[in-house]
Amino acid sequence: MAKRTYSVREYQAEVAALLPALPVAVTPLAGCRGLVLAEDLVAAVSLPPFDNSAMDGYAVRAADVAGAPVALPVADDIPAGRTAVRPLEPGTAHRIMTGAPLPPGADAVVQVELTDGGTEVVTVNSAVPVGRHLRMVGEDVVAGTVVLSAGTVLGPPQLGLAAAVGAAALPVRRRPRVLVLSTGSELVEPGRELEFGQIHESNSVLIAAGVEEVGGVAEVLRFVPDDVEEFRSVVAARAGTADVLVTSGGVSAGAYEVVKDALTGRGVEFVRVLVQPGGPQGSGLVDGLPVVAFPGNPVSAALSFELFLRPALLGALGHRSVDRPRARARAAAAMTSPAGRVQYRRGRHDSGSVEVVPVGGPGSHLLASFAASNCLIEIPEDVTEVPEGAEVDVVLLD
Ligand SMILES: Nc1nc2c(c(=O)[nH]1)N[C@H]1C(S)=C(S)[C@@H](COP(=O)(O)OP(=O)(O)OC[C@H]3O[C@@H](n4cnc5c(N)ncnc54)[C@H](O)[C@@H]3O)O[C@H]1N2
Ligand code: MOO
Repeated sequence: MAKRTYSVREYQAEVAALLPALPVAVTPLAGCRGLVLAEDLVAAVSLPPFDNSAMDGYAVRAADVAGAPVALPVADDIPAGRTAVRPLEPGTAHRIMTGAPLPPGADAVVQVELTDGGTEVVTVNSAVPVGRHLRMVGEDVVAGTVVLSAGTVLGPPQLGLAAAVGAAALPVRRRPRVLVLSTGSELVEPGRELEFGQIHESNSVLIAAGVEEVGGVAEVLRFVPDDVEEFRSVVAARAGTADVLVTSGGVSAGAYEVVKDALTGRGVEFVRVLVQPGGPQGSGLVDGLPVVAFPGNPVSAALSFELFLRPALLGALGHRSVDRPRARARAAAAMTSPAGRVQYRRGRHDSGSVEVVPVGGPGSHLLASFAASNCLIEIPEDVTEVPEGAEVDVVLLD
């Protein structure tokens, strides 16, 4: 039977459908970075929670220092952290530190640099207006209001804010567990010496890094040899431990295609996507475990992750936007592309530049070219020649 063919969009939808939304779990803040908030966060407290000083200095009534220089008795000393403060009597000052609660009756703070720094009696050398160096309750956040809405991606500022309003943990879609499995008897762990005919295994490193970058947890199972029975037993043993299994290699037309041989007829369909690199693909459910099978060539595997698994993982994590930003730019060199397939060439595009420079050729083994790139140049299926200077679509990778 002829292989089913898919456009890139169609196959993206196919892989995304394999990965349903991940369950929501209330997770300590330290584990939330990069994840998506599943429910609105309502502030339990205002920010600031009380009127306080923005400077080290003296809490005063502005009217008492209007005729500066003036000397005022220092009636109290208020460090940050004081939980009760005495009211400020007219004609006196309280020494106060940054963040300490403002005593009732004070309406300004004179920073210490504008005084003689006295501890019994202070001489204030400059008049200040009402409100100087005060931070008022609720200026930033009013208790009971939504500070982070559902769908927000939790970066450092959002996590800091959650902590500031008193949340110790947040409801987020939990991280997907991704099993990354490389096949191929020629593969040797990096760090070990190669014999003739062997290569260092790199796809699992690249895919696992991509998984972690979007918030997943990758577990790498390397060097499953080209042995169908052994491959099946590894999949069966790990089926309950992951949200998705991603393999690379062993999907094309060769005599020893272990992934294809092991999974055909067991829930995985091997298809052709009209894209280059990354044409041969497989996906499906094996005993309830979503499996995506990428081609083994390093750039093919990388692009398969970029085009198919990355957006599916982001979608399952609850991200509203799963697509990379794009730009239009002029090709700095001519390129050719196969008819009937979208080609992704690797390139460099600097922000502000009108040009994109192709890096390396179209070959799916050219990993160094990919590593030297910061974008993909998308050449549509009906375009076979891109002349120098032609406008092209660019997918920005960083
Ligand atoms: N007769 C045909 N041959 C090929 C076709 C085809 O349609 N007809 N398609 C080509 C295309 S396109 C691709 S892409 C590859 C896909 O091959 P496989 O998925 O079966 O991958 P392998 O044969 O196992 O490996 C391909 C290549 O990549 C290297 N490799 C594999 N795994 C890793 C890894 N984990 N780390 C680093 N490098 C890896 C492997 O050594 C091979 O050089 O098939 C074409 N052939
Ligand atoms: O599709 Mo293969 O991925 O062109 O090299």
